[in-house]
Amino acid sequence: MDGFAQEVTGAGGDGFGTLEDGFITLDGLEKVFQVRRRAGLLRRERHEVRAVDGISFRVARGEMVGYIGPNGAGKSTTIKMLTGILTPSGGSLRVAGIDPSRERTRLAHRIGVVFGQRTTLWWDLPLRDSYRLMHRMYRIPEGRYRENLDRCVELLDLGELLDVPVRQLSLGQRMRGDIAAALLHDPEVLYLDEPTIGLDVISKAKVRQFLKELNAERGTTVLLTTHDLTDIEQLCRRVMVIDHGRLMYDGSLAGLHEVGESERMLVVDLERELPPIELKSDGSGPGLRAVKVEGPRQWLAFPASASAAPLVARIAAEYPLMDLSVREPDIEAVIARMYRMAP
Ligand SMILES: Nc1ncnc2c1ncn2[C@@H]1O[C@H](COP(=O)(O)OP(=O)(O)OP(=O)(O)O)[C@@H](O)[C@H]1O
Repeated sequence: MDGFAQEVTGAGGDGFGTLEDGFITLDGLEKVFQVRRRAGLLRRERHEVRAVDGISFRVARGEMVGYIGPNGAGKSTTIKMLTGILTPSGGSLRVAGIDPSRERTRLAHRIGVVFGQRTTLWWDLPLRDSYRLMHRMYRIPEGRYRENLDRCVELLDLGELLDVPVRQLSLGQRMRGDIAAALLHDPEVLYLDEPTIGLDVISKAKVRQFLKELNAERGTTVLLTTHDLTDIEQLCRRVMVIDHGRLMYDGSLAGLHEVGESERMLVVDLERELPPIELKSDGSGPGLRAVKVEGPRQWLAFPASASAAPLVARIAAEYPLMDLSVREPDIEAVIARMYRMAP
């Protein structure tokens, strides 16, 4: 597996995060948990879990990087070390020149954190009151607080929600509220752990658009953990894949798809039932192949590194197309293929 890690790490990632431009810097970072496991009726055995097993990377100021991997890969443990909540068992770590676990409070003023599955807001308070509390906790100067709040309210569409208690907000509304809360103190780094989990299509689009603008206008460095490859596709030029606590890949999303030879799926609804659509690869792009047909609906696979637009244009020109959607491969499938392709 070591050879494989060396082989794939950095594929397609030339020029990303060099030593000089490390704003977030990890060198051989490790986290080992000691757990006790039942080994019989009365006996308990000590057991080590190497949640993060020697990870090194650099993220430059202003980069937006996806940090992905299957369940239990070590993503949250890495993020917890980056915020100073957990102390590493080995290796070294710097965020904006600060050692997170030694100077957690100082670092807190420079970073923002959003956990999709938990809220940092006060459940019974209206959003506005949660924000006032943060204003005081972080000692944000009045002018800067006003300016940041107004901007978040406008871009995240929070105007109507400010006086609603958090417990009454929908998941998408609460998520937007949480993102605003993480940004009131103008952090230079934002960690997002599954920020679009459980959101509907419109809320996802709003959150993604906001993050894009934040990164472009303020140069905020963003580390994004997600199971949704569309988040990565729309937001990150660079993606890192971890598995079993190790960095498996560091490069572009297209490069990852190439390494894993992964496929995306076009799901098309035709006006009527027809034989499977087969488009041969031509000079302008790749071909696609039908993998399933159910009445007028067809599932058509094509290389994930290719653009869907020319294929859609060809189908629309040659077939009675009613509707279509594109499905991304899931992360687990891409990683499983990477393993299969390992020498
Ligand atoms: N406090 C802890 N004590 C013991 N083991 C832990 C602890 N926290 C995490 N682990 C273990 O460390 C490994 C990595 O967990 P982690 O939560 O970092 O994974 P993850 O990539 O964030 O997964 P998910 O996508 O499911 O959130 C897992 O095997 C997990 O069981």
